[in-house]
Amino acid sequence: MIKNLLKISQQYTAKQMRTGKDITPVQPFEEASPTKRPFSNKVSDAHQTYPVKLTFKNVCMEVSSFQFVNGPDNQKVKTLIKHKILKGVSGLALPGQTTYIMGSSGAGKTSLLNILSDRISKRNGTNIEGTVNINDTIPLNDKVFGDFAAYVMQDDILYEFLTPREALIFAARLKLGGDEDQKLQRVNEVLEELGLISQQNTLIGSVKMKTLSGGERKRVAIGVEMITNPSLLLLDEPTSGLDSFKALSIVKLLDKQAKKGKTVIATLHQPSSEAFKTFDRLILMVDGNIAFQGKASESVSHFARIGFNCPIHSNPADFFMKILSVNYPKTEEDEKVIKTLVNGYDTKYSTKNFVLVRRKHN
Ligand SMILES: Nc1ncnc2c1ncn2[C@@H]1O[C@H](COP(=O)(O)OP(=O)(O)OP(=O)(O)O)[C@@H](O)[C@H]1O
Repeated sequence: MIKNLLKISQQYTAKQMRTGKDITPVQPFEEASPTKRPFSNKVSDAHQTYPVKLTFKNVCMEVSSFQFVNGPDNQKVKTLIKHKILKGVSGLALPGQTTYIMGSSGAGKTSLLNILSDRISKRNGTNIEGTVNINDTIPLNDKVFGDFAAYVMQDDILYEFLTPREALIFAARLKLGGDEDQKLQRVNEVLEELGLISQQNTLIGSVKMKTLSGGERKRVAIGVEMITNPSLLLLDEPTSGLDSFKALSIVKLLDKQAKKGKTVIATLHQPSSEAFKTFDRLILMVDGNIAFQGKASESVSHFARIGFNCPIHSNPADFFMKILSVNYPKTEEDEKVIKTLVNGYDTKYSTKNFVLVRRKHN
């Protein structure tokens, strides 16, 4: 039901897309040209963070697949079914800030993150439209991605018989230029940043041969990608499978990285309220659309203004998941809110951060 009521639009004006308005202005790259790469994976770059503003505009994703559906005489007919996964979403992420993408299962969070990092193959019936740019001028694609960005997958691929130190040395030798001493220095820095010094010589292990904790494994996976000191870090569900305390420590780690000037974008499920407090920007997704985008600290008041009051002492992240769920409403109180909307209240509410438009229920 909420799907019908929430008509989402990405009404960033061209100016908003250009300036990012609510944030500190972003300096352009020194060599901001699509043909001249501003970065390279030299050890010298491992000490420099470049300000990266990422903008995506009108991003659509549609997948087609053949399915057997009931035809005349109840016969199964092979039919091409198209499924719109992302429906023209626009937004931005900024340097020095964390941007978290949340939404119900199947809302399109991972698909969006994969498009932002150019990881989706456009073959096999997948159609992708829209643009993703870095600092307004550089189209982000897999050819430039590795120069300044890194992607941490949800399922860590780590060698169980290596230690965190060895895994990072392996990554440094693979990804960094410079001499061995410089690479080892970078490994030490990352171990220190990740709080892994005391576990650096413990085997990473696996599910069967458990040695490092889930949170420590996740830190190693992040460290392997951080070895190049990426200015843009994208993470798919970095806290999945972790308890709330370990999840919080990962979120704090990401916040620390952002505060060093990096642009951090991550999808997330069920953050604790303490974790939520660290968020700089928030993107809430519903059914391939963006329902909210802006400063996380303004999200609660935004939803209150349009009739969704987050109960006092409750976790805003849980509340958002509830109201954005396709099964909402459930309680009597929820029904009241929905009734107000169905009865034709047509509110246009817009701020510089986001626009969410509800239309009359037809
Ligand atoms: N290549 C594909 N082919 C067909 N369907 C796809 C493809 N990629 C994604 N989907 C579908 O698109 C929808 C969005 O998927 P996506 O993984 O982006 O959601 P999500 O919000 O990350 O969900 P979750 O939180 O459960 O991981 C889902 O219904 C998924 O099954």
